Amino acid sequence: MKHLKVASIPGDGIGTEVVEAATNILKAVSDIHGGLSFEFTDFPWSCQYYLEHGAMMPEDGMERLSQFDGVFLGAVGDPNLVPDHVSLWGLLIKIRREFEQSINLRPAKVMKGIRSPLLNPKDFDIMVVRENSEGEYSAIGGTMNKGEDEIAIQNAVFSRKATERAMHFAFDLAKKRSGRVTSATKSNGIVYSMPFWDRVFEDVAKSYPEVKTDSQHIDALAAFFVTQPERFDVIVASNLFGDILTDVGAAIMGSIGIAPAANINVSGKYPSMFEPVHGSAPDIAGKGVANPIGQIWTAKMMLDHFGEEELGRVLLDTVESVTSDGFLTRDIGGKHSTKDVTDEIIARLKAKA
Ligand SMILES: NC(=O)c1ccc[n+]([C@@H]2O[C@H](COP(=O)([O-])OP(=O)(O)OC[C@H]3O[C@@H](n4cnc5c(N)ncnc54)[C@H](O)[C@@H]3O)[C@@H](O)[C@H]2O)c1
Ligand SMILES: O=C(O)C[C@@H](O)C(=O)O
Ligand SMILES: [K+]
Ligand SMILES: [Mn+2]
Repeated sequence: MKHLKVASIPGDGIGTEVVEAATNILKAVSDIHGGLSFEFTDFPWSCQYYLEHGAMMPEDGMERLSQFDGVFLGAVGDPNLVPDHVSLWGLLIKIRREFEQSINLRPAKVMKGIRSPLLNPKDFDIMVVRENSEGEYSAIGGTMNKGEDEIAIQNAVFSRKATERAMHFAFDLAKKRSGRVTSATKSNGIVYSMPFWDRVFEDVAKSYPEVKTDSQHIDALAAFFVTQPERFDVIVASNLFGDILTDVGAAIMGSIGIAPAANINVSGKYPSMFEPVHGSAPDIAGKGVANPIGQIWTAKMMLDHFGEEELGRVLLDTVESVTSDGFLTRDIGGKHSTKDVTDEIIARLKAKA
């Protein structure tokens, strides 16, 4: 019997709704398997928690999380309660950093039964490898002066170690896929970090002669995602470029509500964290209409991570059978609730048990 201990952090807004849905799905999945069980432990860390305790998690929060095999997170952020940079850096980004989750893996592909906003989408299947530990997301800088003389300085950090690590991850992944890596750059405008990024990319590429490479400026790449997404396989991008590109990837799939993500600790020293691309969606929170597929597909990425790829495939196939039969939430043109879609997926999983 394989027993997996998962720390569950639903977080804010629709995070609580979609995590509940995906947790029920994982319970159904383990019934199919027979030899796999999940033990979920809930942590109420959120903006509400911050108002009560003055922090997004308790002081021993990271130590407690380190006891688990994985972290399953919904979304963080409620700007009416806590400024976004405080809530994200106190929970989501804190976990990414302190658990050395240096890679954020984010797929975008054509999903059966979900209409892409593209007029004629070819069969695209992209994997974005987002550098997840540094880059434009740094706490180095400051503000000075007041009024019209006010200045904000924000530094970006690009280390050879982290850049190479993201690129090696992308090349290794490409070898298992169609053998192409595209680097997202901006070396025409960003004068130090991006020419450095290009140099490291060229260096790393030398170790993978069998992998085809290409380099695109991020602005053009964002446009190509919309006009020719089928051109791409694996993309390696800095923290901010990867963040933006994966919202575009989500949009061309049909909705940000279906896009999954895995924050991977490559060394295995700390747990990895699984959380969808979308946020807490304050505009639809509490209405029961959030699309649970992003969180459910994220659960599939967690299954893959734990070596249960076959089960992951069964789960994603079941999701696509449900979307193909028209069980769709509002964001993808349907009328069904979070619960309708989740219950239908569970019923079909049970039929396979
Ligand atoms: N990883 C994270 O936890 C994460 C990611 C992005 C944003 N945020 C935070 O979430 C809050 C809201 O941010 P935002 O509005 O920029 O982004 P968002 O992803 O929460 O919402 C953007 C739009 O997409 C819709 N949407 C998102 N998820 C959906 C789903 N599952 N089903 C249906 N529709 C969905 C929303 O209703 C909204 O119209 C902010 O506090 C932000 O900082 C957190
Ligand atoms: O900027 C971030 O990383 C937060 C959120 O937008 C995400 O994509 O996870
Ligand atoms: K999220
Ligand atoms: Mn984002």
